Amino acid sequence: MTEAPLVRLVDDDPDLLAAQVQSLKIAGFRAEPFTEPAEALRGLGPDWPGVVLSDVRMPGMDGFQVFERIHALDPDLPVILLTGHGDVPMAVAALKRGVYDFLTKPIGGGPLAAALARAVSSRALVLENRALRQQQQAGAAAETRLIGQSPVMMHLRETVGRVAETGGDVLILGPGGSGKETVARAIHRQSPRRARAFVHVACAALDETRFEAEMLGAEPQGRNPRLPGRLESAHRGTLYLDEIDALSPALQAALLALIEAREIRPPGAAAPRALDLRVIASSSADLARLMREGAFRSDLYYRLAGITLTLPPLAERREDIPELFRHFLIEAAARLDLPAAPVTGTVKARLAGYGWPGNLRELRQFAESHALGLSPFDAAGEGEDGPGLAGLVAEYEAELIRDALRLAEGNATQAMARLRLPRKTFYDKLNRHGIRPADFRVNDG
Ligand SMILES: Nc1ncnc2c1ncn2[C@@H]1O[C@H](COP(=O)(O)OP(=O)(O)OP(=O)(O)O)[C@@H](O)[C@H]1O
Repeated sequence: MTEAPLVRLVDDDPDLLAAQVQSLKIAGFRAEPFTEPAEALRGLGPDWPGVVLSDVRMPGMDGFQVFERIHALDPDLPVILLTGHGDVPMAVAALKRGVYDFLTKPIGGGPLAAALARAVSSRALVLENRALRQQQQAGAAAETRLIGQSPVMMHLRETVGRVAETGGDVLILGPGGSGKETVARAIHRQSPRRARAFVHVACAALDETRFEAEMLGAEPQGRNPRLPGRLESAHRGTLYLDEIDALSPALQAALLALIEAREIRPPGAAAPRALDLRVIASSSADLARLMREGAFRSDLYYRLAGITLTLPPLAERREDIPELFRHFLIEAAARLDLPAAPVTGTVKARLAGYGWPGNLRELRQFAESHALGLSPFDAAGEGEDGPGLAGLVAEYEAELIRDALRLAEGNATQAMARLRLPRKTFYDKLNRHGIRPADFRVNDG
């Protein structure tokens, strides 16, 4: 955010107001002071980007009335009430009505700025969230937006646009979770084939005995009608071959034969049909090396590698991390129908200080746990509120996992057995808490 965050201040005492404006300016806010509550409502609404801090006791309209009026204009616009009379039942009632926060005078500049910063970041997320929903409603394909302003991403977006126009086959290389499928979908979306299917084939899951049936379609079984094959489904569209390096030599040959023929003869059909396909293949292994080592057929490699796009690991475009995290956070909040979670200083430190070996997929998971309030980085050490129940549970869970790894001297299999966790759950939790088994290995050398 380039502009300073905006706070509208409402207080009938002009001296106090002037002092607040001063201290908030120092804390980096733009402050708009109002001594007249009715005037302070002017211009507020669903697009207004700031938050409101209002005194409770004022002649004419009190703070609760100010809140009710604002709430009617936009229930997600944070209103913080300030009172000189610390009255717990009143505060509880106000918070239940939807008042964002309730502070007691006299309040120091630090806690006031912290409370306002929380409200401002919640407001920013609400507005971004709305913008995203509008985009989704407008039909913009959110899942194929290639986010990032790093030079490599800007170049990639431009290449994707050019490649989409041509009909050639494409090979996408990059580590797991770096965005290969997203790029493939973006190419499809921007190509003249966009109205036809994008058919995803997980090569690692292809079964040698059923390969032909899957690609060409299965014969009718009893009363079940014939299932169309993947090639048929992708006719005039895009066939995405995910993890092509996982194909066995026999399947590499079979696949090459099928896509070279550019025709299909569905079982039972009288004559072959011309097949119009664009093939996009992806690999997280170095396919050229596999080819040199004889593990990947050179004819299939050259067939696919006419246009090769290489995606870097996230650690090589760190400048995109904050924007991607915000994008994933908004997406998670919208998907899970949760209020927008503020991005705390500890979370920012985590974003900047961690290596993200699982790339965008890991960052997306981290954003989702943050949206759910499960990340131990959410609120720990933030403000006087402490980490909250979800944060404490997460910290406790992380501690149990560390204990298990310590006892198992870094052996992940033993640790997961001790915790009676399935492998995937165990690794998801390691990712979420940023725990590395290697850190618990005992160095006996
Ligand atoms: N540039 C991007 N902008 C926004 N989201 C992205 C971008 N690239 C990837 N993503 C998101 O990151 C996650 C991982 O991306 P994707 O599945 O495309 O990676 P992949 O390289 O195909 O992974 P794998 O190698 O495991 O198949 C997905 O949720 C995807 O929506």
